[in-house]
Amino acid sequence: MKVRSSYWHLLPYLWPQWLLLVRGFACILGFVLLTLALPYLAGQVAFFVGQGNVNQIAYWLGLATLVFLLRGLCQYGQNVFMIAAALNMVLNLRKQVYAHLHKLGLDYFETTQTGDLTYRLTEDIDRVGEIVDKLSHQFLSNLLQLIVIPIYMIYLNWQLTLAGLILAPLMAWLIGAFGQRLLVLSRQSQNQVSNLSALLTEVFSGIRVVQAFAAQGYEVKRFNQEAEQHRQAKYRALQLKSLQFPVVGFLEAVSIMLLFLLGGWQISQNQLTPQGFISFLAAVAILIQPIDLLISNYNEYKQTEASVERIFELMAQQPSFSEKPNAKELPRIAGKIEYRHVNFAYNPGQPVLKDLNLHAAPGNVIALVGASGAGKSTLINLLLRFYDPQAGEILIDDIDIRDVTLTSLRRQIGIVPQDITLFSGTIAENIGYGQEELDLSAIEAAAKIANAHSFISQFSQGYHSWVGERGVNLSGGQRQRLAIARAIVNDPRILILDEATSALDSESEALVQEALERVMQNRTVFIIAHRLSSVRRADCILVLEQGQVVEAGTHTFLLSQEGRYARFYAQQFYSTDEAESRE
Ligand SMILES: Nc1ncnc2c1ncn2[C@@H]1O[C@H](COP(=O)(O)OP(=O)(O)OP(=O)(O)O)[C@@H](O)[C@H]1O
Repeated sequence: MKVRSSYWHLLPYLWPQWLLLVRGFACILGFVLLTLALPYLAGQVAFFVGQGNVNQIAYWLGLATLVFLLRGLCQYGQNVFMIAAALNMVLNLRKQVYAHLHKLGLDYFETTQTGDLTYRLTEDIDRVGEIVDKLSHQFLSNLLQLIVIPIYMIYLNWQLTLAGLILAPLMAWLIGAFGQRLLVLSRQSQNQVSNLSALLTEVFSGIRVVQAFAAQGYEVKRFNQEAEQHRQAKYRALQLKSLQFPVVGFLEAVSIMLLFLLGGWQISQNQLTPQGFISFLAAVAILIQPIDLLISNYNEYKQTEASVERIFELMAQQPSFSEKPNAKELPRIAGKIEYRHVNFAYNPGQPVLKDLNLHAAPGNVIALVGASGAGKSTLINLLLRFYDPQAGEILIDDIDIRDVTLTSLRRQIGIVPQDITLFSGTIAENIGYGQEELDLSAIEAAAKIANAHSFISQFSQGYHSWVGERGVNLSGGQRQRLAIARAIVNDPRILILDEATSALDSESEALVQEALERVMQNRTVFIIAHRLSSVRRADCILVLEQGQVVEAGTHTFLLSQEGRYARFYAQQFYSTDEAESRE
């Protein structure tokens, strides 16, 4: 079965640029026609130079100047229109691929390398723009020449034309075969660059760990190996390209020798004059440049096909689940949450949550405790609908969360994650993250509740201070308070606190705790608990073990049961408890 070239996927993105393309093609046509006029003008000038007719020479030179000017204008037009069309197409493609990626679930990003995605969205798309620009520039003018010149050659001498073109099918086959192989090698080379980019993103974002483990040497070695593989892949592609031109050049030379043989014979038979033979050879010489240009265009076309494939691989990714077509907006909620017989597995046959039931009334604080891997984060992931359970249902205010839009669901859940991500931008933008129009009064109010207002006010630019690279330095406690402010800025009824395990100094800890106490008021709160104070004040503690709730109740109740919680508490919190009571 013939596989359709992946370039066809570009048509819908190129089509809206038709007006620019038409203008570009009109300029190309003008350029080619004006170029064809030049030999005629040169002939006229040469003729009057021979006669010494200065007036006529001046007249024809004036005309030639006009032609050069117009031709230059057409050249400028063809470049500018084609570049504009290619860049618009690239912009549209890039926007749509990026928007499409945001439709994909967390599962996709958890299994994809960030650097690879970055490379596809930047380098690969740029390459596509360049080839579209190049092909639209050169293709038509070369094609026109390839049509017109052979017609002229047939008019001059059809037997010689036939002899000259006898090796053309072999050449075309060779060019095609080289192109196919080049596509394979380019794909390998592109994948290698992507791997390099992925490695760099990973290492630089984890540079603290790299340095803490004194693993610079190890990372340099890993990079060198990847870089070497990239060199090899690139070398193979370039080696093939280097072979292509001598091979095709040899066939061209053989064709010309055949012409000499046949031409010489025709001259000996008085079927051709030497002048006629020279004219024919001149036409062949003119034809060689467009042929060579088309070969190199074709090579680039094949090389870039790998990039086109890599881009449309992203577009072909389907979200593992999506909103129902008739999904409704979740109305402002009170905060009642129910899990009914929920079963979930990330991978088939490896259940993570098993027949899980839970009920939280509005305003309840639920602490989730359990050993690492028990399923605490997974339970939260399902509430945010990062994943859907395979069986059972999750209800908020008696509404199945699968019946509502993801945005309206997630906007009503605030989250303070364990690893706090601050984006490049101002403090206000970070607190009001996701707001299209920043609501500065809400941001300031949230910062006050989160005990962040006073330290923000001490920065010279206050809420407009820059965070991220080259921005203000924030301590761990300050970052946590910003994260708390961000979680509550939209006043969500449900709050998720994934407690940080790393300890803060006691003053910072007290400020964070105070902020948390405040934001938990009147909200349904899930705490993935690592601190004693959180579990103690919870209305209900759920002890998870291998994806099941094995005990539930208040701190005192569960301690009195002397069951798993009591044991867990002794192991997990006892030392903290001792330390706290000693203070
Ligand atoms: N994205 C994922 N893909 C596959 N398996 C996963 C994924 N995330 C978690 N798991 C697995 O699911 C199980 C429950 O993980 P989960 O993160 O919910 O536990 P947890 O109780 O939150 O642990 P911790 O306290 O260490 O964060 C673990 O066995 C874990 O390996």
